Amino acid sequence: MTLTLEHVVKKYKDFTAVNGLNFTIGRGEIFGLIGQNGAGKTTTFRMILDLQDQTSGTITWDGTPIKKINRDYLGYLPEERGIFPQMKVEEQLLFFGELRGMKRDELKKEIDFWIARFDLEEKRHEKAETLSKGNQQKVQLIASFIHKPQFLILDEPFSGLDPVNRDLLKNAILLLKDKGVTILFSSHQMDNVEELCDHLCLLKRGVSLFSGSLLDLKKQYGKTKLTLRTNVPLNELEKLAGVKGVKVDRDEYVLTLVDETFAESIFEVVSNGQYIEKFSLDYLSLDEIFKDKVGGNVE
Ligand SMILES: Nc1ncnc2c1ncn2[C@@H]1O[C@H](COP(=O)(O)OP(=O)(O)OP(=O)(O)O)[C@@H](O)[C@H]1O
Repeated sequence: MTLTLEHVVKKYKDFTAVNGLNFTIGRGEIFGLIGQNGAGKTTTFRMILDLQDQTSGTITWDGTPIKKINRDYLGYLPEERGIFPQMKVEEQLLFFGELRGMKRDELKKEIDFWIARFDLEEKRHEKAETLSKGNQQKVQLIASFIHKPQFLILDEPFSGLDPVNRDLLKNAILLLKDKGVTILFSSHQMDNVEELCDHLCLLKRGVSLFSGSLLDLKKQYGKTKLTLRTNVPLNELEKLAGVKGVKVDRDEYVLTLVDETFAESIFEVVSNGQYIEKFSLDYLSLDEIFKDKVGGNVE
């Protein structure tokens, strides 16, 4: 399913939470919605799912308005975490799957598969309330897609997960993508977005600062980050042509270049015809781009 937002606006009385949002998410894509707290991510998700109305603009699925879409095609992990505390893990997943119209045999196979993938086998017959927060979140995650939706929205799915569980979730998202599921998610952790997303939208106070492919965003800045290890002193590096700034990061220097064409002449100077241990010209990380575009800290 292709999702298209055109000029979407959401106002709460005088306050504009989402202001003229436009983007398209193609089938099988992983799309990241990023922005600081209060940027309008959850509001956008809720409008896409028709849990609240937009003030103006249109949201369509394959050209059809959401109100006419079979809800079983959609999956949603809301920001508020919650499962039935007294229900056992397996019962919980059976409940959610059957609620969304899954046949029991197929549902059981899916549950077996995802319980194993998320390393929850030992917790299968435990009541949800006895699980750690991270494990409860994994159960809720599985519940959001156990019915095999075509389009899955995950609001901050990585928050509260340890690095091992974060990897399990990343792999699960990639597996769902392989199965053709379209995934839209938000995250404050830019490395997750960078590793997973094909496309993204960067929101600031309800306004889109960028919407498109990650590579196109990176190309806006170019390969202007040069990391190197050299004996050339800091004050000489600062004076080289094309160097905007130099930061020291442990035993390395990180240079910000005017543009990537200066890298070659810098290489000549710092290597001086000798072996050089590190000289790496890169795009800025998404985290650096985000901080530059949005300003301040992400959290
Ligand atoms: N029901 C409401 N009434 C009034 N204002 C609201 C309402 N819901 C959300 N807002 C405001 O709209 C803005 C966007 O909120 P939203 O929850 O979409 O942000 P978010 O990007 O999901 O933030 P976070 O990262 O903190 O979850 C915020 O300023 C919020 O206070």
